[in-house]
Order: sequence, then C-alpha cells, then structure tokens
Amino acid sequence: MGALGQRGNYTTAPPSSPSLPFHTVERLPHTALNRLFAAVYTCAILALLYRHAQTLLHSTTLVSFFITFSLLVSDLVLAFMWATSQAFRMNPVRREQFPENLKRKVKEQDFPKLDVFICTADPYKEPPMGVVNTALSLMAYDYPTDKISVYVSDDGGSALTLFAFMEASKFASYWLPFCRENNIMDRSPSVYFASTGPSWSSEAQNIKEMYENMKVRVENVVNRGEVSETYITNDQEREAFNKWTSAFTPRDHPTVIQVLLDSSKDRDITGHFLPNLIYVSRQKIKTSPHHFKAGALNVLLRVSAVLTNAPIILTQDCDMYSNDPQTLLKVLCYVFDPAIEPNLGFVQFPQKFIGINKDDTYGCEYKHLAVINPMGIDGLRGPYYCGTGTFFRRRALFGDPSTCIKAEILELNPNNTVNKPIKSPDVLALAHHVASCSYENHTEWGFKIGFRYGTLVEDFFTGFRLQCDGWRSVFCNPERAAFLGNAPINLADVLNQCKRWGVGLLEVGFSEYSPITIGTRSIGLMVMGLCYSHYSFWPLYAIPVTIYSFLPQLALLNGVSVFPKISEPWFFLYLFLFLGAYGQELTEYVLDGTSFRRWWNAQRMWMIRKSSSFSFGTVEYLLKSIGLSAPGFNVTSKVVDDEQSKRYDQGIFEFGVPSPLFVPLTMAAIVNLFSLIWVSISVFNGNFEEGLFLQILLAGCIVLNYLPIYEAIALRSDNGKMPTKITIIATFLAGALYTATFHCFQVMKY
Ligand SMILES: O=c1ccn([C@@H]2O[C@H](COP(=O)(O)OP(=O)(O)O[C@H]3O[C@H](CO)[C@@H](O)[C@H](O)[C@H]3O)[C@@H](O)[C@H]2O)c(=O)[nH]1
Ligand SMILES: [Mn+2]
Repeated sequence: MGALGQRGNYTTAPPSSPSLPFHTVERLPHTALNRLFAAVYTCAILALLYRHAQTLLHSTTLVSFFITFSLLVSDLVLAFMWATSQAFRMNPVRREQFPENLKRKVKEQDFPKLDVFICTADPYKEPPMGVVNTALSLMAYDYPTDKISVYVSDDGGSALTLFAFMEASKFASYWLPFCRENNIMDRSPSVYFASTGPSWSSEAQNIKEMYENMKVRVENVVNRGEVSETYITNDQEREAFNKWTSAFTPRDHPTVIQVLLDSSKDRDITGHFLPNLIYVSRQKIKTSPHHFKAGALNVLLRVSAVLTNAPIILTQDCDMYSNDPQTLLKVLCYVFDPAIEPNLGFVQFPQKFIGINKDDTYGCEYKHLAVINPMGIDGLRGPYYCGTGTFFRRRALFGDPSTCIKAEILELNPNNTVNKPIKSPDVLALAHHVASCSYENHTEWGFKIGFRYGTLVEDFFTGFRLQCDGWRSVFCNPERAAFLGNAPINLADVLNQCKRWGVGLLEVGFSEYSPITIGTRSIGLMVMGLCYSHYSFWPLYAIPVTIYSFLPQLALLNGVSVFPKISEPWFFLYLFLFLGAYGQELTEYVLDGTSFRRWWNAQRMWMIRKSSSFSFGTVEYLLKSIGLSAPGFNVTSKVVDDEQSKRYDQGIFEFGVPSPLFVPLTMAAIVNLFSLIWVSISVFNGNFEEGLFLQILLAGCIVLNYLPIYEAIALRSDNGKMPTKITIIATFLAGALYTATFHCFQVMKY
C-alpha cells in the first residue's frame, strides 16, 4: 500500500511523482484534543451510569423505579450514540487535489469515459426545467465531450420530462460551445443567467433569449399537463410521444428509451461533437416491486452498460447541478494514482445547498452529516455514499476488488467494450430488455451486484456494503462546491424527509447486514463499523429526546425531583455532560467558520427532528417489521412557493399543513411551558426547591428552543401558522398525559 495505506501526520504525494502530487492528505490539527476530551467524557458517562445503577437499586416505590429506569435507558442510548460518534473524531483528514499536475502527466486521450446518472421521479415535485439545468451543467464539464454520456432516469414516466429533454438537447448545441469558449464557471444556465449583470455580449444575450424561450415552452407543457401537437417538430418526436397511450401511468407502463443526442453523430454549432444524452423510463408494473431509487440506478447501470459502459459513473439527484466544470479532473487525481486506485470504490463530494437562508432556519446544511463526519471517516476507510455527487468505479458495483461477479449476460460486465453505435437496433433492443421489470428476477441485482435493496437509504447501505467488500472511498471537499442543490424550505418537508431516512436507517441497523455485527467484522476495522453503527441507529435518539422532553417536566409539575440538587457533587457531573456535548459541537461549528445563530438553529432542529421525525420513523419501521405498513420513498418537493419562500427568507417557521409530525412537538412545547409557568409561580411564592433546579433549567432550554412554536400557535395569522387542528389535538394529548402521570406521582411524593 502506498501513501494512503498508512495513516500518519503527513502531507504526501502519490509515490509516482513526489514533486508534483495529484493530491495530498493531512490530519486535522485538533485530533489530539478530541482524543483527550473523549477520554475525560467517557469517565463522566461511566460515573453517570454508576449513579443510575445506585439509584435504581435503592428505589423504594414503583414510580421512582420507573423514573430512574427511563432515565437510565435514555442515557444508555445517548452514551451509545456518543461513543459511536467518537469514531468520527479519532482521525479526521483533509484532502486537496491538483488537477493541473494531472494534466501535465496524463494525456487527454487517456482520460476514461464517464456515464452520468440523473434520477428524477415526479415532474410536479421536481420541475423538468430543474432537471434539465442539472443535465446541461454536467454535459458542459471541462472534458472531452465524446467521453461523456448523460442518462436521465425518469421514474415519473412523464412525457413532460421527455419533452423538456428534447428541448434541452437542441439548446445544448448552443450552450456547450458558449460555456467552453467563454470559460463560464456556472454551467447551469438558470444560475448563469440569474447571476451575471447586464453587461452581456450579444452572443450571451441571444443564448439567454433561447433559454428563456425554451423555459416558456417547457413550463407551458408542464402547466397544461400534456405535450400539444404544436410543440412536436418531427416524426421521430411524434413516434416517441405515441408511447404515452391512455393505459400509460407512472406506476404501469412499458420501458421508454430515447437517445436524444449521439456523440458519434450530433455536433454543436461550432462543429464539436456533443455528449450522449439518453432518456430512460424503466418499465413499471403495479404488482412488481421497483425498489425506488436503487431500482432506478440499477436499470441505468445496465442500460448504460449496453450503450456505453464507461468505467466511471456519477450518480446525481435531479436538483444537484454542477457548480464547477473541473470536478471530474479532481476525481481523476485519485483514479490515476496507482497507490490508491486498486481498491478505490468511489469518490464522494459533499452535498451543499443553495437557497438556504442566512441563519439556516431548518438546519438543512447538515454540517456534521455532510462535511465534518465524512472528513472524520475519511481518515479510516473513506466516507459513506451520500446518493449524489458520487463518482463510482463501475467495477466496484460488481463484487469485491479481487473477484468480479459476472453478470448474467456478457454485455453487462464492467470490462466489456461496446463497439456498436448506440442507436443500432440490436443495442437498443437489448437496452429495453435489461430495463424491464422482470429482468432482475432470480439474479443477484440489488443483493450482490449494483445498488443494494432493502432500505429507503439505498445510498448509505450501498456504500456500507461496498466498504465491507473491501472497497475504500475518498472524500473530496474543494473550496468551490462541486455541486449545489435544493434543501426543503418548510418544516413538514424537512421532517418528512428525515422520517424517511429514519425508517431507512433502522432497516439497515436491524438487517442481517447490521453494521454492529457484520460491519465490525468484515470491515476488519472496529472503528469504521462504529461510524456506520452511529447512523444506522441514529433514529433511536427519539427515545432519550422524547423522555427528556416530557418526564422531568411532568415530574416538575408534580414537585418531584429527578436530578441531583445544586449542593450535590453529581450536579456538576450533569452540568459537565451537558455543556461538554454542546460545547464540542459549537466548537466544531465555529472552527468551520459558521455563525453562532446557525449553530443554535441546527441544535434546535436536532431536537425537533429527533422528537418528531425519528419517533414517527421508528414507529413506521416497527409497523413495517410486523407487516402492517409499507413505507415508500416520498420524494422531497423541489418546487418553491413564493409566499413560503418569503417567510423562509425572514426566518419564520412554516407549519401550515396539519401534519401529524407536528403533534409531538406541540405537545412538548405545551408541557414544558406549563411546567415552567407552574414552577415560576411557586418560586414567586417563595417555594424554591434546589432539587428542581436542573429540571427548571431543562424546561427553560426547551421553551427557548420552541419559541417559534408558541408564536405559530398564538401570535400568527399567516398561512404558515400552526393549524388549529394540531393545537387542539396536542393540547388534548398533553392534558391526558398530565392527568395520567398526576396519579402516578401522587403515590411517590417524598
Ligand atoms: O422512486 C424513486 C424515488 C426517488 N428517486 C430520486 O431520488 C433522488 C433523491 O430523492 P429526494 O426526494 O431528493 O430525497 P432526499 O432525501 O433529498 O435525498 C437524499 O437521501 C436519499 C435517500 O437516502 C438519497 O438517495 C439521495 O441521494 C439524498 O440526496 C431524486 O433525484 C429522486 O428523483 C427516484 O429516482 N426514484
Ligand atoms: Mn433531495
């Protein structure tokens, strides 16, 4: 093993060229501090657990036993989550790439081909113009165009999306040379035309007009819901749209594959070849499972194998456009490094978002999930797969580095060379065949080959399985974001997305490939398995967060103390544990150059997600396990509503829809507020009990976090306020909870 095989505090080049490295890696400076802090904090956690055990043994009543037991369970979950999260902090690294050195050493004709996979699933939640912009930005990479093929998977089976791409294929012949000749950085036309000032050349002005016209046509078609005759310009197009018969529905339809651009024939206006552009909508039959995005990706994996079979694959969500045309060259810095190449499975870029407001109201930046923790795990065997912004070696999806699993037919194998034109009838016939519903029956697809099935987080699971197979990955986080995408801008969307992740992660955590068993064994590295365990059991945070949101406050309302008194030494232990965990996260945010407010919002959303999305996610997972429900992949909307977007920009929380996900939050808000009011009254009357201090502090913190909820219940009249229905249900449930616990607490007043 070469440079990346050893782990040390070094900055090094690939062994091939010590003076002109393709890439470097260095350990982050605060690693030693992390380790020291982890040691101290571990002692504190052990002390806490010891105290719980003591209290449990000496509890005199059933109710006090129950309280201690609940707190013990909560703290055990928190301790587990804390311990596993430390794995990310043991050896974080930062990498840098030098494409200029690569270009000096490797000839352009030796660059590998690239197949880009873009997934879309619903033309109304994912507007076709957005998908088109993503595709154009990737087609316009700084790379030999005849080496790029862009595949669009349309799980929405929509003629509207196909129409948008027919338009895009025409626009591309103007846009690509324009970007190349003017060295444009923003290669998503919508971003470029929105950002630059009025000083455009007449050429730019012309192209802008073309773009606007295309946009009008596509949006007209989408608004009407059909492609009218006037928009169809030739027989070929008509023939394509004829596939949308009256029996054609998104859940039940034949395969549609349209080669919109052929890199061996189609040229742009300057005479350069254009990249391949292929529209694929796989066959769907109502009775046959389609495995959501993983299923879509596997179809693309096969269709692309038949058509182009590039050794490098980029998987991309439809909203994640390219923000840097040099990205692929940065990937090649690893692909062409002999020291890392044999086991390199994928290169992951972080998910970054545009349109997040100043203080990131919904904590959608996911700093730990998207950047800090991937850097942490990169110092072990590489980051987890995030679903988008990922360059795979095709070979990695076919078994471990030493043995390549053979696919059923020769044409699908990663080492097969395609030597027929992509439009030849037998190639297209085979492509249709491998895109059919029944193709995967009795094969290894989704289990040993390709993207893995069995969970709603196919990305996390697939990356994990590849790493178990012995592949390593690399985290690439350049200064200028490689890709940018949309983040949801209303609370219901944020919580629903997170609920889906919750279900999916538990599906991994409790599967036969659970990272806690298989992972730690087959990855060989204990620490790596801990990282994966952390996220697989992430939704279990719902347990402690729910208990801490209700139990101490209900006890407070009954005058019962559950935490140590100020005068006890244990008091300081609690303070240390609390401030330590918060302080460490805050420090990580600050070191990363993030404002205090952003951190505050992130921690608030942490609490909200855990008590709402993860509780619902856990329940849905349980219902699914006993066969009572079948949670699906509910696609996150990428449509921006003007009124909502205005409130979002002002940082106002958006409730609006009566989502059940708001109920636990509203209940917690009510219980905490009442306990705080109740205790304030008694303190005002001169009855301060020091044993209740920590409970008051906790309730105070939660009330402070939930201020937007009170506001949404009582002070707002806009469409984003808390629906009255939710307030009534939550008040009723909170009242019932209080009454039930009141009777229990009466038994144990001491
Ligand atoms: O049946 C489906 C459902 C979804 N998608 C596509 O999957 C992508 C991600 O869907 P989105 O609704 O945006 O989900 P997010 O929760 O935002 O996605 C994150 O989480 C997913 C599940 O872990 C990953 O697949 C994504 O890459 C990751 O960005 C989109 O391009 C969809 O079009 C499909 O192709 N088919
Ligand atoms: Mn998304």
